[in-house]
Amino acid sequence: MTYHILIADPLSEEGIYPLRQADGLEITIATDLSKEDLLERIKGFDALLVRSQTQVTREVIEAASNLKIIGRAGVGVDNIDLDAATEHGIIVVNAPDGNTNSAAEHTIAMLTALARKIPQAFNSLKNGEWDRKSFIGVELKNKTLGVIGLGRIGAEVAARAKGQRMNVIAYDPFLTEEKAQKMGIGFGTVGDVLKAADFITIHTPLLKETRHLINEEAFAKMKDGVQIINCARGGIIDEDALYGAIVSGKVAGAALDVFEMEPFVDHPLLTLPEVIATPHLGASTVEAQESVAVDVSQDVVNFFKGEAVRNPVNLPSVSKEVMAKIAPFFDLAEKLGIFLSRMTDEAIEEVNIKYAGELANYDVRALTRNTVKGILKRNLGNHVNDVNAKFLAERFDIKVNEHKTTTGKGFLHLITAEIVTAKFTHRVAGTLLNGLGARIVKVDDYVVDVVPEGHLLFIKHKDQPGAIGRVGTLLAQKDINIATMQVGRSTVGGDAIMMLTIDNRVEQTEIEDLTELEDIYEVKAIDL
Ligand SMILES: NC(=O)C1=CN([C@@H]2O[C@H](COP(=O)(O)OP(=O)(O)OC[C@H]3O[C@@H](n4cnc5c(N)ncnc54)[C@H](O)[C@@H]3O)[C@@H](O)[C@H]2O)C=CC1
Ligand SMILES: O=C(O)C(=O)COP(=O)(O)O
Repeated sequence: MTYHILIADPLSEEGIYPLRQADGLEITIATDLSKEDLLERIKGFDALLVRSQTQVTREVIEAASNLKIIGRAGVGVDNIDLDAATEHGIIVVNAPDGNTNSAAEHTIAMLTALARKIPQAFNSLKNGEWDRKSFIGVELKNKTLGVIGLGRIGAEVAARAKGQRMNVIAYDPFLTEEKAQKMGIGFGTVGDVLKAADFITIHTPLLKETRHLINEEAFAKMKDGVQIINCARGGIIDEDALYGAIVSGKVAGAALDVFEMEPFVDHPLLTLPEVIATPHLGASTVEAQESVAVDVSQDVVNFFKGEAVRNPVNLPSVSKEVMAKIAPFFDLAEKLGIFLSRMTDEAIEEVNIKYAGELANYDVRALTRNTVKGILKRNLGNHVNDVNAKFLAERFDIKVNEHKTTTGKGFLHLITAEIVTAKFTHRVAGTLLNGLGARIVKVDDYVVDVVPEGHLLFIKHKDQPGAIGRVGTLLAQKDINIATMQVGRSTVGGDAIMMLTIDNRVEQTEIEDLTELEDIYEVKAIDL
């Protein structure tokens, strides 16, 4: 099988060596595609790799009928319609660590250049002027740097600013007093930071909540003569408000690497002498480009090898340690879902998944998704996958609940999956037995011991002599060999079940014939 990869923005050739080395991947590099060209060409590709330039809109995703993975060689994924990708079961991965250092260094370069008006002075010199009066700067030492967004890049910037003998104050919803103390910085609300800072640098992602976070109202709270640096995303600062604040003298200078509309070449902000700018170069170093391209390429290779990706954006990421604990249960979790989906033809209203024993100590959301995927597969086939399982369950109004208890009910680990319809509740429980592999150990209220593999028949019947024999005889007549058989009953002469593993798949007519046998209530064929 060959997977086709489209690289639509320039990536480091050294960085894509994991793709070049992998078997079964065919790489096409086509950068600077127009929107129309991308829409036309995307159809044939299984993977799309981009940086910030290519806009991966819903329209692109809808046109991409083979697309399985989008790789963003960088951090910000605001150019990718994540909802559309999730709905279509396309995993999005990024490279969150590879350009942190470069972006932080660029921010510090911009801060210093801004304080000392280096670009303006250089321009003047190039124009044949020797002007030493117009470019009086300010020192950074003892000034306060306000950092909004103290994630990977914000924290690196804060550490470097301290090296410049600056005071740092930060706001981030995840910043605690303890952490701020450890970093030797101050912390407060956005308002506190805006009020206290001589320089303000932004390091949040562009989200609905951060769009125009720095607007007219925010400028009004700032010190007169404040200077602003934005090496995060255009759109976090309202550019019209910034223009007004500079013209009014409120803001003394701005250093911008990113803009609301890129490319950004013809904008009033660029006419202001207080503004210095670079064309989105924060991550443009040899080191960062190689690093982000390696990371994203490796995840694409992992994905097509069926291995876990390291940096999923539209799936919760799971640490290596947790993954090692839960990965052995992936297959069982999905099979419990498939099993349950065959237990009813009614609409499922609720899914409850209970983790008992050691598993309850871990983040098991990936297992829950696998069970839900197994349940939905009956009607959705390959349209459902790990990425969209939860979304599709919500779309079908199926409530999914996860429960945990560390008492193992006699097993080291036990997963019990339950579906609730308007009339019935069905449940199936499974475990992994040391050295023996997966087992289904309970179906509804009946204790069983069945390997979840191949073709199963689940039969409900009356506990009467002859019922089991009649089933065996009919299957023999149809030339269907029984590999294993388990029986269980609630009370003598009451309801009972048979669980059979058979060598071939049974046809619908054979199920109907079985159902017509005396004392047989219900027959379900389950292929795992
Ligand atoms: N100019 C360039 O070339 C580059 C730009 N970037 C941009 O920088 C951004 C930050 O990157 P990282 O530090 O790696 O991401 P990160 O995820 O490590 O940090 C972002 C931080 O922003 C915080 N945050 C979210 N909403 C906030 C709000 N309303 N107010 C304050 N803080 C908020 C988060 O809690 C998080 O700590 C990226 O999303 C990307 O847009 C990243 C790399 C290069
Ligand atoms: O990683 C990010 O978020 C960046 O903004 C870098 O963008 P780029 O890959 O250089 O287009």
